[in-house]
Amino acid sequence: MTETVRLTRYARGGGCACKIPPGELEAMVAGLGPVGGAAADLLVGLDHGDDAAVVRLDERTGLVSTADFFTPVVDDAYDWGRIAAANALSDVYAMGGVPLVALNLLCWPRDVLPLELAREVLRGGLDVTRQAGCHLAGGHSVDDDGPKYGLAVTGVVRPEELITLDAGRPGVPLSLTKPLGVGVLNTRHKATGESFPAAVAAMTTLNRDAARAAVAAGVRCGTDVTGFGLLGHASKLARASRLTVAIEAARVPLLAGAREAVRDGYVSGGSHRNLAWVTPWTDFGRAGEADRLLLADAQTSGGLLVAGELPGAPVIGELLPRSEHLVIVR
Ligand SMILES: Nc1ncnc2c1ncn2[C@@H]1O[C@H](COP(=O)(O)OP(=O)(O)OP(=O)(O)O)[C@@H](O)[C@H]1O
Ligand SMILES: [Mg+2]
Repeated sequence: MTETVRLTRYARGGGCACKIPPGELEAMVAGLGPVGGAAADLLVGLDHGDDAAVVRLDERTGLVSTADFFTPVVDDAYDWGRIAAANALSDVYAMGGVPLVALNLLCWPRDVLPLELAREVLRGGLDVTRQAGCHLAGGHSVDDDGPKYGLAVTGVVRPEELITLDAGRPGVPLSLTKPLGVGVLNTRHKATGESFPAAVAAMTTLNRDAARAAVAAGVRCGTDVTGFGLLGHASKLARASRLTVAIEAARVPLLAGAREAVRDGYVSGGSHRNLAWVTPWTDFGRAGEADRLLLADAQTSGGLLVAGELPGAPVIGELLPRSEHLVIVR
């Protein structure tokens, strides 16, 4: 029975494209935190919408805390579990940290879908968490209308190695560690059932090695590219660092088939919303509609966007002094 279930049928929005859009999220949480504790101990809070919260434990240690869960992006339960776990762990890596312990967050329509399938999802999550060298030590499970899965993750970071959105400096190149296009390929997969193994491989790849390389290269500014797309996350980085981000569209790596998927109309609502959100402050130059949609494509478990150069990762742009536009596409 489990083989015939197409999990993406149970997803209203796929993966990180199911997130509340960036503008609405920011309006919703504005002024709501952080609460309590000694202000000096909170190294990273809600100010810029960073990837995780960081609290100083002592001179040498910051505690990194984050949670992420979403609807199925692929039909295969085990793959979805792996993707959701890699995506949740990514926010710790994006801060320059190392994950220590994770908890499963599971919503499951137990009257509609068999629990054996939920077990496959959890098995995928466990395998990736193990690969990360992180404990998976519990969780929380809720009977819900639609399946959702992810992790709450706690990690550690050396305060002097923290990677944040607001630490950018002008003149520094920007690198991206995974190709774009998983949003449109997942949308195509959901509509047609076609498989895209390269997209699954990208989404299940941990950002652990990218984060290690970034820390080794002395990177202090960066984030992971997820539901708000490259342009959305670049906008947040530019705004927090009070700079302008320039992106060389031709240098941005794409997964095979991504361009065709856009051409054939497999663009999620989330990606259209991302594009609408960044348009007021973006100079698109000569970039046409397809390029714009790809640059705004909502990623799930995307790569790291870092201010600096990393071995094997293409340079896709640079940080400039703040000019009229927050983002420039060249
Ligand atoms: N309900 C909420 N209450 C308070 N803060 C929130 C809430 N939802 C999101 N945030 C904060 O908004 C910011 C952006 O969140 P978002 O989930 O987009 O990024 P993220 O944690 O990097 O996730 P991902 O990289 O998986 O997309 C984060 O700092 C997050 O902590
Ligand atoms: Mg993130």
